[in-house]
Amino acid sequence: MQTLIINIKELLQVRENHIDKVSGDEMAILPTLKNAFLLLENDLIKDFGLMENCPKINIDKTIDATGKIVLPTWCDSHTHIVYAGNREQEFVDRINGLSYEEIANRGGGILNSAKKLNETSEEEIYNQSKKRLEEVISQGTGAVEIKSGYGLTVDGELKMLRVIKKLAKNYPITIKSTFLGAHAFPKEYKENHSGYIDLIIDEMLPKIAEEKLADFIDAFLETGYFSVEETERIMEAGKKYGLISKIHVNQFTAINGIEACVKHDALSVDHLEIVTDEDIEALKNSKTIAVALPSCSYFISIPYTPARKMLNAGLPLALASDFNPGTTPSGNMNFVVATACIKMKMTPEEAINAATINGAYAMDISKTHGSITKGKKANLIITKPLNSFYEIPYCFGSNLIESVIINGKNMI
Ligand SMILES: N=CN[C@@H](CCC(=O)O)C(=O)O
Ligand SMILES: [Zn+2]
Repeated sequence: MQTLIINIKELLQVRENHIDKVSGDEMAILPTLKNAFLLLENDLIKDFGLMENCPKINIDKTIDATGKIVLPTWCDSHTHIVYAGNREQEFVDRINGLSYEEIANRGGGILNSAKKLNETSEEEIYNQSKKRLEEVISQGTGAVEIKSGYGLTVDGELKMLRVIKKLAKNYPITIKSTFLGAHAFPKEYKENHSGYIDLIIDEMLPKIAEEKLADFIDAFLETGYFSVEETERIMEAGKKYGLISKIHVNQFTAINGIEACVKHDALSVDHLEIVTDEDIEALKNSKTIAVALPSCSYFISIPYTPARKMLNAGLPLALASDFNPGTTPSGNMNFVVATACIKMKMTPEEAINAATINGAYAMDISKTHGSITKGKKANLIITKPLNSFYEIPYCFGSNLIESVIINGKNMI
């Protein structure tokens, strides 16, 4: 099956040769082709170029994209899409003056979601989660990472990871699964941290490995959650099962966690609302990418990741949604890109690089996703007619997407 998209006003993120990510000043460059064509064959990108070189062949399907922008779908490398119920009461509590920390200390927060998840059947969790997955696909996401971490019991964590596996089987988008047993200490382990970490290492991990339920391992490295040493135990244990780390770190405090993550070859360090000069030094010349989550900063009113400082230091940066019931009840990557421009002072070129090729790197899928490159997945956003691609972040509240193509097939 071949599909030819013609008269594309501007085709974004065109990369002739494979790159795995872009860093520092390179992020300001978003290669594009104006008045372009794009040829898809089955689920892959077969060819692209200027309209004057458009192949004159018999084609199964032609799409006329006059006036429209075409770009790779968003690669959302950090979500918690699988959860039960929601936490709108905590939202109102925050409006009335309580902080995220105060709510968590009262038994709300992650433990509130864990209670709900353990009381909900696997089927019901699947049904609630698939609606969110369908929503983000319609908003242009073509690859997504989903974490466990609201089980915090052997059964609860396995239940979440099985739901993620079922979503990956039933939906055409690429889904990467991350084991986040170390998201918070359950109440009964509050004074026995090593006991809970033993449970993660000795009981959860072997079962997860046996059923092949995870690609990555995560922990919430933060004051009041998992210490540097505790997170190091988790990262080392994951590595024994072939699980590379992607770590929540520096959301509220900087406690030298980033250096430890780099030392343990983490693929990504995520959040980084609070970043020191030492953290930036630790990331330089490493393979670890920083992932910023601006919708989380927006929703719970915490600082934004200092993108300019990090890009000026030559670092790569990815953008992700953090879709979860507590700090970010939205997986809309268009809003993420717009908020990165408006609040983090990233240019549209930088933000689109961060949400496509760098997002793919943060899921270890940049060989197949994140750019318009021959042989990569035919995962595309076609916009409504626009003046320029700057409108994508500029019109931050509008839905500018006309269609989403995943594996060469129209989803909307
Ligand atoms: N910070 C840790 N985890 C989630 C929030 C968890 C929750 O509040 O449910 C995050 O990435 O923001
Ligand atoms: Zn998160």
